[in-house]
Amino acid sequence: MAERSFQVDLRGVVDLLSRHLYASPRVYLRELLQNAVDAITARGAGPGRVTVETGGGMLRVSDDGIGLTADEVHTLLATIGRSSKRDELGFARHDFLGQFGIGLLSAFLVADEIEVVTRSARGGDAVRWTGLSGGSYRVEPAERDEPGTTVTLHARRGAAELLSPPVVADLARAYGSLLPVELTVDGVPITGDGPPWRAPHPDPARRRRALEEYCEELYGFTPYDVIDLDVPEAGLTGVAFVLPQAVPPTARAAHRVYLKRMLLAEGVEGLLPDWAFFARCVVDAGELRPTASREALYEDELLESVRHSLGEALRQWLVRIAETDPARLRGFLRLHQLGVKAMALHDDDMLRIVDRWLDYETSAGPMTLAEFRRRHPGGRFTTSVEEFRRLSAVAGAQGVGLVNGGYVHDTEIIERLPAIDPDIRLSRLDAAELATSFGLLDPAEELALRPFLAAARRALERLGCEVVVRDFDPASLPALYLTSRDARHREELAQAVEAADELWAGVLGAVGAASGGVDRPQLVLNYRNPLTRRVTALGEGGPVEPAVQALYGQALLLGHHPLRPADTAVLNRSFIGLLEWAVHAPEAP
Ligand SMILES: Nc1ncnc2c1ncn2[C@@H]1O[C@H](COP(=O)(O)OP(=O)(O)OP(=O)(O)O)[C@@H](O)[C@H]1O
Repeated sequence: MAERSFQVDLRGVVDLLSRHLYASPRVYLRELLQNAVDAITARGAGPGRVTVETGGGMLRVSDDGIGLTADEVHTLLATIGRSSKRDELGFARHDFLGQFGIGLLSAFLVADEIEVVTRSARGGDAVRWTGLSGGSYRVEPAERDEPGTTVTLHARRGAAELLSPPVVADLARAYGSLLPVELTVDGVPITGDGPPWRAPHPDPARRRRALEEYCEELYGFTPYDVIDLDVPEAGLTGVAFVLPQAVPPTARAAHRVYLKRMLLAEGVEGLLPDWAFFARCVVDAGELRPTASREALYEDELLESVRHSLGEALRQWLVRIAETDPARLRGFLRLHQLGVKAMALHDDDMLRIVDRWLDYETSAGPMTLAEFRRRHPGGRFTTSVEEFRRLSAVAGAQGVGLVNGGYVHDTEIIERLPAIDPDIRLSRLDAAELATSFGLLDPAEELALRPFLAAARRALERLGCEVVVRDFDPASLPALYLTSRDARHREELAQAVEAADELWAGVLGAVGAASGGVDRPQLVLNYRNPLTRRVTALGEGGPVEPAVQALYGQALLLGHHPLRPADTAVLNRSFIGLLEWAVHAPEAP
C-alpha cells in the first residue's frame, strides 16, 4: 500500500495556536524578530541588522541574515514542524532562539497572507514564497540583491491595530530592546547597549544609580537594594531588586526573563525559591529553555538548580549586609521579616540573623531573642499572642522572662534555636507553673480565710475551677485564671465526653482518668489587690458568691479565655446578684 502524507488544514492549526498556545496574538512580532535574529546568527557575520517598517495596515521585517535557497523555502517554510534549528538527532541547537518549526505560523494570527522574499547567503537566486492561511503556498522568482530575508504581512480585518506603528514600536521595544542586533522600527533605534546590568560605568555608585533608574522605569519603584545575579552554568546574568515595601508572602513573585536577550515574559514565576518573595528579578539566560508558547520557563533540572543558586545569592547578600551594614539589615527586616522568618525555619544563617537582629515582644519590652536569652537564661515563651498578653505582666512581675512566640513561625523559630547554639534553653510557659512562684499567705491569715475559701470554692465548683489565694504582683490585678496544658487537655476531653455517645464516652472517660485528676484550672485571687482583699473579708452575710463569680468572669475576660455557656451564665448571674446587692441594701441583721 502506498504511504500517504497527512493533510493539514492550517486554519485549524492556527486556531489551536491562538487559543491554546499563545496568550495573545501580540507574539507574532516576537516570532518574526526571533527568526530574523536566528538568521543573522546562522550567517555569523557582523552584528546584523533588522529593520521593521509599518504603515497602512502593513508590516515588513527585513534582516541581513543567512536567507533561504529555493529548496529550503519548500522544505522549511512550507512544512509545519520543520526547523533548520535542530541537529540531526532533533535536538534544539544551542545558538538559536527557535526550535519547534511553528513560529512563522503565528503570523497567521494577524494576517491571511505571509510573503517571504529571501536570498541565501550560500548562493542561488532570490525567491518569493507566499503562504495563505487556507493552507496553500506558491513560490516564484523574485528581485533581491543582498542576502537576507524580508517578511511582509497585510493586516487581516480586525487586526490592523496590532500592526499599527505605535503598537509595533511598543512590541519591538518590549521583546527586542536587549537583542544583540541593530533593530529599528520605522527608522527609530530600538536596541541599545544590551542588558543594563552589563553596561560599563565609571564607578559603583553611578552603576547603582543607573540600575535604580532602570528599576523605576520597569517596575515603578526605587529598590531597597540591588543584588547582582550570575549563574554561569545557565549562562544567566541579571539583577534582583529588593522591594521597598512589604508584600504578603503569598503574592506570586513575577520576574522579567530574557532568553538569549529576547524577552520571554514579564511575569515569569518559579525563578526564585518561594521564600524570596521580597525580590523582583530581571535576568537574561542562554541555557534555560522556554515552553513551546515561549511565555514561561520549562521546568527541568537546570531551572531547579538555577532557582537554588539565585536563592543562595539572595541569602548571601543578607548575610553580607548583616556583617557590614546593620542599619540596612534592620530596615530590610522591618519590611520583610515574614520572608526571613520563613527562611530561618530551614536555614541556620537566617536563624542567626533572626536571633540577632529581629525584635520580639517580651515581658521586659521589645528586644532581640539573643538579648532576651542573655538577660533571662531560663526564660519562657508563649505559643499564642493571647497567652502572652494575658501573662506577660504577671510573669514579668515574678521575674520570669516571657517572650511572645505567638506570631507566624515564631514558636518554630524559638524551638529551633538550639540548632545554632546547643546551650540555648527557652521552654514553653506552662501557666500553672507560674502560680508556684506566687507568695503564700502567712498561716494565720490562711486560717482566717478558710470560711471564705470554702464559700468561694462552692461558688465555682460547678465550673470545674479551683480557688486559691496568693500574694503577687502586679497588685492592680484582682485575680488570674490559670490553666495548665494538662488542664486544658482534660477540659477538651470533658467536652468531648459530653458530646460523645455512650461507647465513646466510656473510652474517653478512661483516657481522662488515666491522665490523673490533679491540676484543674485555678482562679488565683490576688491578696495584694485591695478590692480582692476586701472580697476575702466579706462575712457570711456578704455577697461572697456573686463577688467570687464576678472575679472569675473578669479573669476569664481579661485573659481572653473562651467563655463556655456555663461561664456566660455565671457571669450574668454574678452581675445581677451584685446589682441587687447594690440597689436593695440588705436588711439589717
Ligand atoms: N527570516 C528568516 N531567515 C531565514 N530563515 C528563516 C527566516 N524565518 C524562518 N526561516 C526558516 O524557516 C524555518 C521555520 O521557521 P519557524 O519560525 O516556523 O520555526 P523555528 O524558528 O525553526 O522554530 P520556532 O517554532 O521555535 O520559532 C526556520 O527554522 C528557518 O529555517
